Amino acid sequence: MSEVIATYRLFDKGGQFEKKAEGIALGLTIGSWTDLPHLEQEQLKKHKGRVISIKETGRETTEGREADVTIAYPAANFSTDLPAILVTVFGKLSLDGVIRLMDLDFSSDLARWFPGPKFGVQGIRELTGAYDRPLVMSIFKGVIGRDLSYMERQLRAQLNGGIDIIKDDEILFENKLTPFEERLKLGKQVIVESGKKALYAVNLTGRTCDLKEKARRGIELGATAYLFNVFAYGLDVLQELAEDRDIPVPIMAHPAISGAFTSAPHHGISTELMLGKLVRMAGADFTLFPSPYGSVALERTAALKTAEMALEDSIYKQTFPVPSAGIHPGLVPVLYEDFGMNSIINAGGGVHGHPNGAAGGGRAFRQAVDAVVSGWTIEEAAKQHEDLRVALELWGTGK
Ligand SMILES: CSCCC(=O)C(=O)COP(=O)(O)O
Ligand SMILES: [Mg+2]
Repeated sequence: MSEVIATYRLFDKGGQFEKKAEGIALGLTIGSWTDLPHLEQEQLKKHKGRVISIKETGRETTEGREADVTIAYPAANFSTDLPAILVTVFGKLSLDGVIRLMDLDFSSDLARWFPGPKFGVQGIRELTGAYDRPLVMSIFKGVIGRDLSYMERQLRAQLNGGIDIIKDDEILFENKLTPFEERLKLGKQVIVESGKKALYAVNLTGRTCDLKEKARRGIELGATAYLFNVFAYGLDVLQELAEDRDIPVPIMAHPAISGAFTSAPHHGISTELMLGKLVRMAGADFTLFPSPYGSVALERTAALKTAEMALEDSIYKQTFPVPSAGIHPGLVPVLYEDFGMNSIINAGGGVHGHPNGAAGGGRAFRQAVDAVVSGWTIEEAAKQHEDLRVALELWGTGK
């Protein structure tokens, strides 16, 4: 059957889950707060939501007993887009009491409406030439208020340090000192001169109506990837960009703003659904999310599930998980243990704050990555690599 199955976490002091679940299935489809005439109800049967299961978890929370409830919504009720689906399954409901949307399952015909990543993990490995190890990405820091000559020096340093992917910070918007088009041209030139297969993800910003045109112009100027603040714009905007054949570069989804939807434990939408499953369906090649270890830490289970949803078997290519924020070389062993080979080690301060500069920071990360992949400890590796030794001395080992 063509349907979307939503899993909700419900909380109730009296444990009235059945009544609540039926109320949702009816209220979000054919029902109303008041009874409709019987004849109308009969005609509308094929549009009614269907309660599939109600499972109490056995946990008692501050909000009462907890249960996971699944409800199926017929595709006959919505158009073929994520805004319609999200409003159907959690529109008004997200404002109505203590409830969290945990997951969405799409029947296979519906799943095919969505593009998934254009490149995916394998495609990104081909673009960067980096196989058999986690990739290393760095975030430009301290660029606001600085000009292109500063960016150029930093770009060269990061590439010399062995960084695979360089990205703008998500807070770098259109500005006079480092305009979008000039950043792009510079990025392209410096990468070509370096002879490396690196990518530079430029922040695609501005009004929604201008984004596609801007992205296409960027491609003409040599864009190799785009960073996108998807939750400020909406998943459908990401999908528009991902589906555009004239924007043939990977897109990186930044999690800015998503905390407003995902962070409260008993409300909102689960992190793994937003940052794992939905951004993948909408076409993100990379998904950034807070790691469990750095400066903006995400609860470990949620971080692991996010990576799992980004990579699990599906009709879509895999989205590269990028656990981020406050990452330094000493955290590489725990990140590798948790997220494995198909993940990206991403750092801003951990690269640019290295005492040997961004090149030293890049080298320290690459030395840490090479060590863990070869089964060495980073402490052992640091005895042979000065940049790694300095990083561990400054930031510790994360143990
Ligand atoms: C919250 S995940 C995105 C991380 C991010 O945008 C960032 O700038 C991290 O920078 P850091 O210096 O903490 O590596
Ligand atoms: Mg940032």
